[in-house]
Amino acid sequence: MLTQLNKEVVMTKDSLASKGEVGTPILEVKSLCKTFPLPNGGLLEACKGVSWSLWRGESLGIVGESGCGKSTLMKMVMRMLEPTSGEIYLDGVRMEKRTGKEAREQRRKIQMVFQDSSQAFDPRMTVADIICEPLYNFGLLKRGEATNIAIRYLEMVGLDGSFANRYPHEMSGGQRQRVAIARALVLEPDIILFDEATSALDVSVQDSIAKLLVKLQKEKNLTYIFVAHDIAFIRSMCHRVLVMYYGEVVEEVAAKQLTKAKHPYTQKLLRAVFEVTRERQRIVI
Ligand SMILES: Nc1ncnc2c1ncn2[C@@H]1O[C@H](COP(=O)(O)OP(=O)(O)OP(=O)(O)O)[C@@H](O)[C@H]1O
Repeated sequence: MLTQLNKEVVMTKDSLASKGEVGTPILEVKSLCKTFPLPNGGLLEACKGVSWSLWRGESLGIVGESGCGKSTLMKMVMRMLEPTSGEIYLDGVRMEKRTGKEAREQRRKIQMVFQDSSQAFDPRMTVADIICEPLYNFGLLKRGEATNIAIRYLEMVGLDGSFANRYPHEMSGGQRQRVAIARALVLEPDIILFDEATSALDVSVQDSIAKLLVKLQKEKNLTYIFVAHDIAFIRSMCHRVLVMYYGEVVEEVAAKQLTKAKHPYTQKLLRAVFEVTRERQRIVI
């Protein structure tokens, strides 16, 4: 099933390439560094001069062991963390230079879906208000006008419109994650970052959300970044994969070529996946 998704994703890339739309990066990160002060007075280098580019309609995977700097990188792209040095360009314009209306527009263009979205939801808010909250925050909608818009986005993510009146605790983890995707979509972004967004879900739910994301990407020409520990998921969803190790990008490889990756750390990462797979197979037998 995952292999099938991969084919669909690659087709999207190929069709974009044939239209000549892969020339200018939608997002570009140049020599990005982030250091955090340590209690002993030293500095922790969470990102050490990371550079990469991402094109419209593309899906980029970022993998690496815990603590290698993936979330720090994502937070800098989201402007939730200030880089220590380096530059981030959105549509060819330096993000840090945008102010006022342009900065707001920039915030609208990049949205993020986290692993446990239910923690970010206010338990007293209905699903309609949760989905439309970004519109309230941007002054694009008045409270009380949410239902029709929420229903449209609920249906877009494969949920019945009646979910609009529910509360977060009245939904399953998979349904909550679909609501989180609807909430990310409501501002009509260009780029969506997924930080372990499907890791906590059952494999079959993960698979249906993966299909939904591929469908939405095709329909809306969305650009995705996936941060995940699950290499099989990354391989099926992405065009390219960046492998991070101790704050650095040690390898960049086409997702289809991931098994041929050369860096010793990437090979170790892949071996670990195959060992887990073999272990699972043994249990099944
Ligand atoms: N606000 C912070 N203050 C100090 N150190 C931080 C801060 N945020 C992250 N770090 C440190 O920076 C390094 C990179 O953390 P980061 O969360 O980016 O890793 P990660 O690759 O996303 O890990 P995981 O896969 O476990 O989420 C870690 O050593 C972490 O402890």
